[in-house]
Amino acid sequence: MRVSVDVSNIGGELNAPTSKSYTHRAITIGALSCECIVRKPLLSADTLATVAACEKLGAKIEKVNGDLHIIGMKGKPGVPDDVIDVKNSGTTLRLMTAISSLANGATVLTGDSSIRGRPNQPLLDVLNRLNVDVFSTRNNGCAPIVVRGGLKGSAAEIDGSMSSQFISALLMACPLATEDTILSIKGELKSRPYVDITVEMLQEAGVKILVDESNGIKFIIPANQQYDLKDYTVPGDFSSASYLLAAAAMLGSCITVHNLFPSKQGDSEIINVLRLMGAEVQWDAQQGVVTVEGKQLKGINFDAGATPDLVPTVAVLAAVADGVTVIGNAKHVRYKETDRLHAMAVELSKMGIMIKEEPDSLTITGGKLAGADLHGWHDHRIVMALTLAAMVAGKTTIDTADSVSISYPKFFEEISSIGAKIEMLDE
Ligand SMILES: O=C(O)C1=C[C@@H](OP(=O)(O)O)[C@@H](O)[C@H](O)C1
Ligand SMILES: C=C(OP(=O)(O)O)C(=O)O
Repeated sequence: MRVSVDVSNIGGELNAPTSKSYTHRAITIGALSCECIVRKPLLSADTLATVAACEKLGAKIEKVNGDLHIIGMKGKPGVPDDVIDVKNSGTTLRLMTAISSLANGATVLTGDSSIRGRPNQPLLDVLNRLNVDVFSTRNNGCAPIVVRGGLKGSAAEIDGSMSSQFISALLMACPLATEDTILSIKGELKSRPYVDITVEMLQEAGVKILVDESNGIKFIIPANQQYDLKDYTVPGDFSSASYLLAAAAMLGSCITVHNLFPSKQGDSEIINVLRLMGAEVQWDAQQGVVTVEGKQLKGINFDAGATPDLVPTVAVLAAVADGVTVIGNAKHVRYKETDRLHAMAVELSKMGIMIKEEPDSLTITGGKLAGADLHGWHDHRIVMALTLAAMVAGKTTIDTADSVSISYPKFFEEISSIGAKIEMLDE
């Protein structure tokens, strides 16, 4: 689907959609528990992939008035009667690869072309170390992946630089292993806040995980535990809200976004980023209300190590800011739905912005955005970020715009409701 976007001014109030990351975990942990209600889940293409995968492994999940009522597997996933298709969801693939190692039989996991090009070898290596018979069918670490069960637990080490999802996946499965696991992190643990969310939610379910940071980072995971998540309400999503907040900052408009309470989400960092760039941002954390008033922005240095999903948003903010912005420590941003460093460099160059792409960084010199026919790279975050740039530049089209269904199905409807000039061009 293509959209056309014209110069826009926005104003008013919106509610942030609920968190994709928290929803994935609530469904998965609920499905490993006995019985659970997940309230206000994000129902998007990615989280519905997790619902479908958990059902394949034996959970019963029903949508009731917008909530999810789950009859769980009580820690014992079954052997699916068919291949698990995670569609476009990397989180679903990683979590389910680890969870299916608890089943007494073979599980095949696949996904769309993007998923079948994303790396998983560090996770497969550790699962093999933990007695799991698991391999990728093309022997390249990518899906399709075959998991033949056998998770025991042991001491293992994993590189933390590529994806925190490998660690989250192991934290999800190892408490159900038959022997204790000690997982040591080699190098920097990128996207660390997502692991914090995983630990937080497992502890909500009564699962014990000891985090030892006395000498590097180690996760000590006792075996033979039980999951007991009964009732969980999903918080608002700062990654999705970042597009709404940044739009106001870029357009010199004022917007208020509700349902944004403090949580372990690293992408709440967007508030500090906007302040550092010169926007006026009020956050009533108690009420969960963020108000942004746009001012002339200035370039900053942004370390993307903990917050990879903010990179497209920060890149378009940088495009309209005075001076230079360096987005650094960002190599892991290349392993998402697409190589987001390259995608943003190509598309912002089409809009007349000077942008230098290096292995783990983007250097962006703010300037005058020109309208263009842009490619969305079938990546929801590229499409949503480019929409903001287009609202400044005007006379812009963006293709693969349907990919917003991955994390924010109502993005175009909601941003149009506060003034964005957007027209759907074709299906
Ligand atoms: O665990 C999660 O929910 C996520 C972890 C991050 O991936 P990496 O850990 O691979 O950076 C992030 O990009 C993704 O959108 C969601
Ligand atoms: C990369 C993302 O998610 P996933 O890794 O689950 O595909 C994302 O939402 O930007």
